[in-house]
Amino acid sequence: MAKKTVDALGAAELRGKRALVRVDFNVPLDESAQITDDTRIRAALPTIRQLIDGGARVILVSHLGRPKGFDDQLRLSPVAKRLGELLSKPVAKVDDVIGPEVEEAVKKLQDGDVLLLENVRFYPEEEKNNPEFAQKLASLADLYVNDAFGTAHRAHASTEGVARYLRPAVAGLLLQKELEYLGKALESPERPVLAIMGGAKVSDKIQLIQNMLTKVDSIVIGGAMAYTFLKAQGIATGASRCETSTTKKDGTTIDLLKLALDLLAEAKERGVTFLLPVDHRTNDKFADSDTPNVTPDANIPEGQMALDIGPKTEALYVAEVKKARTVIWNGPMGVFELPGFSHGTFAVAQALAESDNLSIVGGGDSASAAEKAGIVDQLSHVSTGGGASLEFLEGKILPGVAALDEA
Ligand SMILES: Nc1ncnc2c1ncn2[C@@H]1O[C@H](COP(=O)(O)OP(=O)(O)O)[C@@H](O)[C@H]1O
Ligand SMILES: O=C(OP(=O)(O)O)[C@H](O)COP(=O)(O)O
Ligand SMILES: [Mg+2]
Repeated sequence: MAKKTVDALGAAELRGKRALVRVDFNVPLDESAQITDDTRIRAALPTIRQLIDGGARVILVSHLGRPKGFDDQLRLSPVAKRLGELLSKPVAKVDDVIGPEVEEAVKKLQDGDVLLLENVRFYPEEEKNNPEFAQKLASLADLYVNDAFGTAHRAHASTEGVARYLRPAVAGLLLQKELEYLGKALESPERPVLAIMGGAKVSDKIQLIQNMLTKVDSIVIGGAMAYTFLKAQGIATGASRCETSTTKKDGTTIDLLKLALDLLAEAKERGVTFLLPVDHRTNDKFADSDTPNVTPDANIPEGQMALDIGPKTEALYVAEVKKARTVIWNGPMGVFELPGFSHGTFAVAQALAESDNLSIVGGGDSASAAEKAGIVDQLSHVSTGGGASLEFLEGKILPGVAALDEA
């Protein structure tokens, strides 16, 4: 990677200096806002420790979820607590991102102290990459470190804009490790290459498939993304979560059903195997069940919500995993957080663990699923980024990386 990293910063550049560090602490939470998986917090520890050891004053900034304004459910206080436990040292937390309270807390920092700011997405200026907001963030510190690989595909104020106003701007150790691993592993991957896609961020990730079709031999789709493809072909999706359109930043609308049909046609033309669920596990509401209904075919009955792939689909997808030499997986096959609907995700995870292929699992929730399945040690790489790893693998330049100083 041709970007400068924290390793290049010597004692003079660190001791007593305020380091603004963008991390991705967008961790999965349960209904009572408890952290269910701390993979992303643990992944940021090497950079934070290196800065502490160097005598820097560490100011951490992250988003959590997709809040619309200030939201008590999405405060970063539980993250500060967990980080303090992992570092075995207190982590101060402020309830804002910019402004007098934050400036006061920064002034109080001693060398080696750690401060966590509030959820940066409480400010709409963050996602708009507002220059004044980025400048205010920059004014808090003497140097900038980006270690948020999972958010490096977003050109937001704390990932991209801030680097325009704050130098040095360097990569953290996690960001560096992810780019190095993913870059090397997928330079000339052993074929066949399989991409497994699922999860809930349908409108974001369906737009990456077109590029993916030029790189992989097969694609299997699970999670909520599957229902967009099924509906596009006239298959009933019942009460399932099904995205049919999305609005771009410039205000234009994308018809996802049309996109789905175009993608299916292009896959056929290119000879890329494209598998969709042929059955589902369902419930009449978004809730767990000891005895999920199983549909006889791909149609989802009226009033039923598909929450996992069905047993026939599971077998098909497991077979596909066993055929592949390289597998890239982003997005759970179902709502694996609910035990009754975790079967599809865990079956695919198990197949990956048992195969001797190169296996890369990416994404905050997919990493959590791999952890829950107990297979992390049997994978080649667990990436902290889902969308970010997919965009990187497509050859896109990640804005959060582009903004950093050259080595
Ligand atoms: N059929 C489904 N309906 C609704 N949500 C789903 C479905 N299948 C998976 N999900 C949800 O998708 C979420 C993860 O999506 P996403 O953030 O895109 O993945 P990742 O974090 O791995 O990149 C999980 O919380 C899971 O519950
Ligand atoms: O969780 C994330 O991505 P992922 O779900 O694709 O792994 C990142 O924190 C980015 O979050 P965003 O997709 O709301 O910008
Ligand atoms: Mg996620």
